[in-house]
Amino acid sequence: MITSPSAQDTSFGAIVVAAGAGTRFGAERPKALLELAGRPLVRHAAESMLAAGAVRLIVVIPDGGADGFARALHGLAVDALVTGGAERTDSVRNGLAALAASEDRPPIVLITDAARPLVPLQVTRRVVAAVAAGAPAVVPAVPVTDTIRELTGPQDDGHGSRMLDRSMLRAVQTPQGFDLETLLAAYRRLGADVITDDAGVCERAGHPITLVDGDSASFKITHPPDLALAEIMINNERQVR
Ligand SMILES: Nc1ccn([C@@H]2O[C@H](COP(=O)(O)OP(=O)(O)OP(=O)(O)O)[C@@H](O)[C@H]2O)c(=O)n1
Ligand SMILES: C[C@](O)(CO)[C@H](O)COP(=O)(O)O
Repeated sequence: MITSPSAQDTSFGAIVVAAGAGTRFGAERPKALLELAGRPLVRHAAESMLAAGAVRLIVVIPDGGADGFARALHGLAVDALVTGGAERTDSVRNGLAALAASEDRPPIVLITDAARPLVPLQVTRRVVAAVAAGAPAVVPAVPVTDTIRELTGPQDDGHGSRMLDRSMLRAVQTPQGFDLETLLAAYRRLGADVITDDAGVCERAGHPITLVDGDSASFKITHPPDLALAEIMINNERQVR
């Protein structure tokens, strides 16, 4: 039987997934090692999890990347560097195995992208609080600002798409929070299928997904202009402090 953590139990472990190739960005080194305000993206993400109070921290890195990532994370309380896999789900699975094997494993796990370096502390706190209150799977999300069309058939016949009701759409961010045992079981059920986020893995296993407010600052560094924007944001923040 799966039990949810008690409302008082907010002890959580965190997994930072940083093993992606960064193909869309097109960098010559792993995207998670690119610098933002003088610090690698993966370090920003790891620091944000520690600042929020993570009691365990696992970082999932590309095969062969141990030296570079150890340097990038130097001095931080990282419990393990784990090699990732071809898909994000493979990387999360490896991170979960390391967390599950750790001593006194925490009841809650947060999974966050190294590619989201500017997650505000309040977002992480909202996610942890919702899981601690009993939600098995919690996702920060924001309203979408573009009008979205869904492809329904071949685009060249002029009838291959339809407009969606934007007021009902949300863009999903990380960190996503889970009851650890629930997520472990959901990943065991997933098999070799690939799903783009961990909430999707839980949903596939039949669990409800709870949305909390995300933040526009938590955007993902996917293409080069995203990194330029993050640099501007972090500099502006320094000027107002
Ligand atoms: N096999 C993978 C794929 C992705 N990720 C991580 O998942 C997060 C979200 O993925 P994304 O930003 O899209 O990164 P990439 O997969 O590296 O980008 P691309 O799809 O352009 O190659 C990133 O922090 C990335 O490092 C991972 O750990 N392992
Ligand atoms: C997990 C995620 O960041 C939520 O928006 C997203 O699904 C990652 O997808 P990607 O294709 O790896 O960018």
